Amino acid sequence: MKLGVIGGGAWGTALAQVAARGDRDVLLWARERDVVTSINRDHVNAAFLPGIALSPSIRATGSLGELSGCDALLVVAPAQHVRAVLAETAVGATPLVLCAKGIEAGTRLLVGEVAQGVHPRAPIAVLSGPTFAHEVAAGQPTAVTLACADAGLRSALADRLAGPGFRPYASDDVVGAEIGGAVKNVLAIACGVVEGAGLGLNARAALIARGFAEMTRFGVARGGRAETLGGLSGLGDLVLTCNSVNSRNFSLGLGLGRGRSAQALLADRRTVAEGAFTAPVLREAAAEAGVDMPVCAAVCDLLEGAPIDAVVGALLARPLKREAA
Ligand SMILES: NC(=O)C1=CN([C@@H]2O[C@H](COP(=O)(O)OP(=O)(O)OC[C@H]3O[C@@H](n4cnc5c(N)ncnc54)[C@H](O)[C@@H]3O)[C@@H](O)[C@H]2O)C=CC1
Ligand SMILES: O=C(CO)COP(=O)(O)O
Repeated sequence: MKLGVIGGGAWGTALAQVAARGDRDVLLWARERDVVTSINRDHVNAAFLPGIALSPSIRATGSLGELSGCDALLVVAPAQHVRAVLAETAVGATPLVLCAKGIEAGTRLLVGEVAQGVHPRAPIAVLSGPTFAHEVAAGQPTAVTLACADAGLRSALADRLAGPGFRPYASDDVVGAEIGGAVKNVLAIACGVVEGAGLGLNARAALIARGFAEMTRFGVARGGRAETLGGLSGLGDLVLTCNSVNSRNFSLGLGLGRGRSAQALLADRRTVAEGAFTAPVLREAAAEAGVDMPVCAAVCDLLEGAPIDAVVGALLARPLKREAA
């Protein structure tokens, strides 16, 4: 199975490295000319994944048309750009493996739903989990959820990607796998705020547990399964990104917690903090589904500039309730 990768950021490059193990050819589309040159000439992605020696069997291209010879495509553009990039790609019935974590603004669609709308004949899979790109690219042990409704395709993709340091777990819950990754980014911002504002480790643990309850409520309301949310793509990724400054979302929150504005923090960054884009659309989607998500709503307020003391005070002053509700 020849794999193509759409997106030459940190995660697309790390996944290309996984797919290239054993000197197998991988074609990676990158939007930036400097990234294409850097990968083809020096076998590094100096812009988005510095310090990692890439397999020479990864070839980069700036032309989406070249991907037409691939047997499956890993889609690793940021969530808000997936529609535009896929619209320019001839896909037909080639399987698409969605690897971005987010919800599309405006439509409130999950990335897999966007892809299905653009290419109705393409089978859809989702790859998600606790996966810092640098660690994956360096071959450090990592496990992911690989979700696909078609058991044959799921197992072919798992066999193609699995290796000593990369272990996919099979699931047929595509929606559940996507929602975990999208929601955890918003919760990671909240945990960064707690760290930046010095609110303590108890508060962070409370946010992880109550945030997980929100993620599960929303995921189940959207048709996912609670057990998927409790797996690698949900709880696993939540634990990772809520506890590390290596997370772009956590570090965005850290800056907010230290009193900087979201606008200033997001300006000029070349890397993506998906939670900043997901938070407002998640607030809308939760309201539409009739799901209470107070922590995620609080992150929206903070991104919009509300003072931390007021936001935290309002969260804690809500009426007391049963934990399981
Ligand atoms: N970095 C990581 O460790 C992981 C990232 N992800 C997800 O992968 C997705 C991609 O993130 P990264 O590879 O980390 O990106 P990145 O932050 O390393 O790089 C930014 C990417 O955005 C692309 N981009 C910017 N403007 C664009 C536009 N107008 N159209 C198309 N592409 C555009 C750039 O070409 C580049 O590939 C995100 O949804 C992220 O949540 C998932 C797992 C791990
Ligand atoms: O999704 C990720 C790890 O699983 C990467 O998290 P950040 O986008 O917050 O860096």
